[in-house]
Amino acid sequence: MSETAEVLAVEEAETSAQDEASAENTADASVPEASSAENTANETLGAIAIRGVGKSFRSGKKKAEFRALDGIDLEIGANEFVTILGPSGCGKSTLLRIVAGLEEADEGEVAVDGDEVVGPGADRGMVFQGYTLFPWLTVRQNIEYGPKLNGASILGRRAISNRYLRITRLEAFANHYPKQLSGGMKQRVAIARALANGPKVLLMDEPFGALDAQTKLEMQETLLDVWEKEKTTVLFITHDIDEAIFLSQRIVVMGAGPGRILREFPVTLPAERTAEVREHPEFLKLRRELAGLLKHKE
Ligand SMILES: Nc1ncnc2c1ncn2[C@@H]1O[C@H](COP(=O)(O)OP(=O)(O)OP(=O)(O)O)[C@@H](O)[C@H]1O
Repeated sequence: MSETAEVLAVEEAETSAQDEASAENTADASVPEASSAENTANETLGAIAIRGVGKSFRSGKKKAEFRALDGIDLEIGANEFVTILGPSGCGKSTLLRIVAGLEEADEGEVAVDGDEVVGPGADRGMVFQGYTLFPWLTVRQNIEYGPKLNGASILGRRAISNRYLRITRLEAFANHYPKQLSGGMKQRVAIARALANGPKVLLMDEPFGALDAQTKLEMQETLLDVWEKEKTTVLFITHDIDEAIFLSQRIVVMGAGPGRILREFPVTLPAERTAEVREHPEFLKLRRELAGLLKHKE
């Protein structure tokens, strides 16, 4: 899908640049924020069921078959924050892309709240490592882009962007263009843009992988704040053990050859994840266990 959708997105953005400019000028900046109930997932929504998912790729001159995923079973509850951790090439991104509907499984099925995933949908928002913002749109216009495509009125869009600019602490940058932003800020916009469509599920593929250490920590705290406010289910991919422990309620470790689930770890740290949590005995114990498991898999 993504190519077609991207082309459509580009065309739409280009033809509507003038609309956007007039919206920018005419909309009242004091428009109230959209309420959480209007624009975000319901607290009881966003359960993901992954059952018996398998995927093979054929590549090279001989079109040799490569088994990327095998027998993946994973149930994720509504509002749960689950992280997938695993060595490079174990199929994490492939699994996420299948949940997103960007890739088709060869076997098995994925459902969100009982509805089988057959392609991309507004119920699932995605944030990738690479910055995927429209460079010709301002921060506010990037955030309002999805709601605009979905027919939201100027005032409705403005209410949505106000809410997500505030939640992601970008209010002062509403009229900036992506090239004027740091990497962390760009990822804030990407998160705000994904949330503006009111997804039940946020799918995040190493979103902070390219950020410096300090910005990464700040973004982790922002994400937990957003998750707390929005009550979306989050399925997050990372290579970073500390990031996985800090963010998650549950960590799923995958192994390669073929890609499969090795073990799951509940994270029983306090719900409020402050910086001190990183020194908690449970955090250190889990880090040792995960490092030990992954050491033999890298
Ligand atoms: N379209 C494709 N065609 C052929 N092989 C592919 C394709 N997509 C993924 N693969 C292979 O499937 C395996 C899993 O890839 P995937 O990107 O899902 O792994 P990953 O765990 O996300 O890795 P990383 O952590 O390095 O991003 C890899 O060996 C990759 O080369």
